[in-house]
Amino acid sequence: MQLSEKEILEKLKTGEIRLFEIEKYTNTANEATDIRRKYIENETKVQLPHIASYSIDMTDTAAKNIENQIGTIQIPVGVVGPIEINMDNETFKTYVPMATTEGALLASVNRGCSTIRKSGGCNVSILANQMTRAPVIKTKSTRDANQLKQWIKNNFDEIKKVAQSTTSHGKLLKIDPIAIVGRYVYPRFVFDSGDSMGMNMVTIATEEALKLIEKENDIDVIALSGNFCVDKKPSAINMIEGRGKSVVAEVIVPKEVVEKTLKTTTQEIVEVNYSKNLLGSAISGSFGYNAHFANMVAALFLATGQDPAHVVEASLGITTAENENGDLYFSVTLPDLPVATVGGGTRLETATESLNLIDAKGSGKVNKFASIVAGIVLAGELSLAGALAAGHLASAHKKLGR
Ligand SMILES: CC(C)(COP(=O)([O-])OP(=O)([O-])OC[C@H]1O[C@@H](n2cnc3c(N)ncnc32)[C@H](O)[C@@H]1OP(=O)([O-])[O-])[C@@H](O)C(=O)NCCC(=O)NCCSC(=O)C[C@@](C)(O)CC(=O)[O-]
Ligand SMILES: NC(=O)C1=CN([C@@H]2O[C@H](COP(=O)(O)OP(=O)(O)OC[C@H]3O[C@@H](n4cnc5c(N)ncnc54)[C@H](OP(=O)(O)O)[C@@H]3O)[C@@H](O)[C@H]2O)C=CC1
Repeated sequence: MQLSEKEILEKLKTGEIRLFEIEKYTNTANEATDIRRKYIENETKVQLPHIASYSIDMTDTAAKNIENQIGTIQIPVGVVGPIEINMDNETFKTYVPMATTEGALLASVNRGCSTIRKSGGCNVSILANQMTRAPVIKTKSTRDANQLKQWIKNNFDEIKKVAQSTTSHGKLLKIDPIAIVGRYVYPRFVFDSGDSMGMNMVTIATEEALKLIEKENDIDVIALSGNFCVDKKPSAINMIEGRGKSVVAEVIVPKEVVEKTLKTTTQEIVEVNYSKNLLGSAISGSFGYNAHFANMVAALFLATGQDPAHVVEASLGITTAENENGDLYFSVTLPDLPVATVGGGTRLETATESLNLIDAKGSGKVNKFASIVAGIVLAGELSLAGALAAGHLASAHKKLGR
């Protein structure tokens, strides 16, 4: 049933229509969005002209990405690069969009890209594609828990068939590890999620598999996610086993480039990396043995429509620096990079434009995208390590960040 804006606003006021139901009474999701915002403006007496200003079509987002929408936010987006990347089977250069509010970040990453170009590009390897979901199951005793673990192992092929019946792209690779605590069991379902990030895909597939496990065993599924996945929290298991895409990027920077572009020496960068990223992280009990993976990852995730909560996982990882006869060997290892080139927020118009800019939109592109993220993380780590070694961090932020 279609209603006028005035009628909807009145019915919202009386409670006849709930705030999240406006789409039912308008022709388009954009109209619903604007009416909802006007209602909130009226109620709060706060005007939202910038949140009101958007160009994307809200139809898809209302159906798939957000509820109760009132507009969009704007975050400045800039460009760095080109970054030069040598993948196992492809070499390319590309400008890369990054969205942030931190002054000096893009200048720094841009300097890292320049350093990498002058070094002949960086090498990137994709190690794994493993999205996980680990439910928690309660059994009657620890003996039953151990029996369930064996049953799951013995019936992997059948479980795989059932899990994969819900998806044409997801592949169940293994159910491992299977942890036991008292009489609780935590089987970690590990899927290849193709070009999607995969959390919806693997959650739906794992639920289907659990129906079979429940039918054949006297158990109680307590929760579909038992925090052994581990989704959106920093964790040792994700560091060790990997989650999402696991990626490594490396570069050898000639001595002269270190001195001219980074304004320091190889040995000073090696010392900063050892004492800060390795020792400093160790004494603080950090999972991130790096300087600022989160900076590059967050800016890329915002620009390209990745789930921003996954920055907490993608910030895990290790930066290494070695002196190789005066040249600098530098690497970043990202074991836990949940990224996509299809599905989720990648369908937003702005995300699509950003992904098109780097030729990483759609099926068959996720390894390229993960390589670009790793290359950009490498660039940011390299430049910040250089700035710290040269004593330039505070002055750079004084000049560019405030
Ligand atoms: C600011 C720079 C880059 C100056 O660095 P510089 O060496 O004085 O700059 P330059 O003018 O000699 O130019 C060198 C290259 O930098 C780039 N560049 C230079 N300026 C710009 C600019 N305006 N816009 C775009 N690109 C710029 C550009 O690529 C250029 O290469 P070229 O094009 O000549 O081949 C350097 O001092 C720097 O990188 N500082 C570090 C800043 C940084 O990394 N901030 C990151 C955020 S810090 C943070 O959030 C995390 C932290 C620090 O708390 C984590 C922790 O605990 O470690
Ligand atoms: N459900 C949850 O618990 C959680 C959900 N999320 C949210 O989940 C969303 C991401 O989930 P995700 O499953 O990635 O996305 P979508 O739910 O958008 O689904 C992606 C689907 O795209 C299809 N597809 C088409 N082409 C490909 C391809 N080349 N490779 C892989 N899949 C392809 C697959 O369909 P098919 O399976 O039919 O083959 C896949 O399931 C994000 O919005 C995120 O915020 C985040 C954390 C937890």
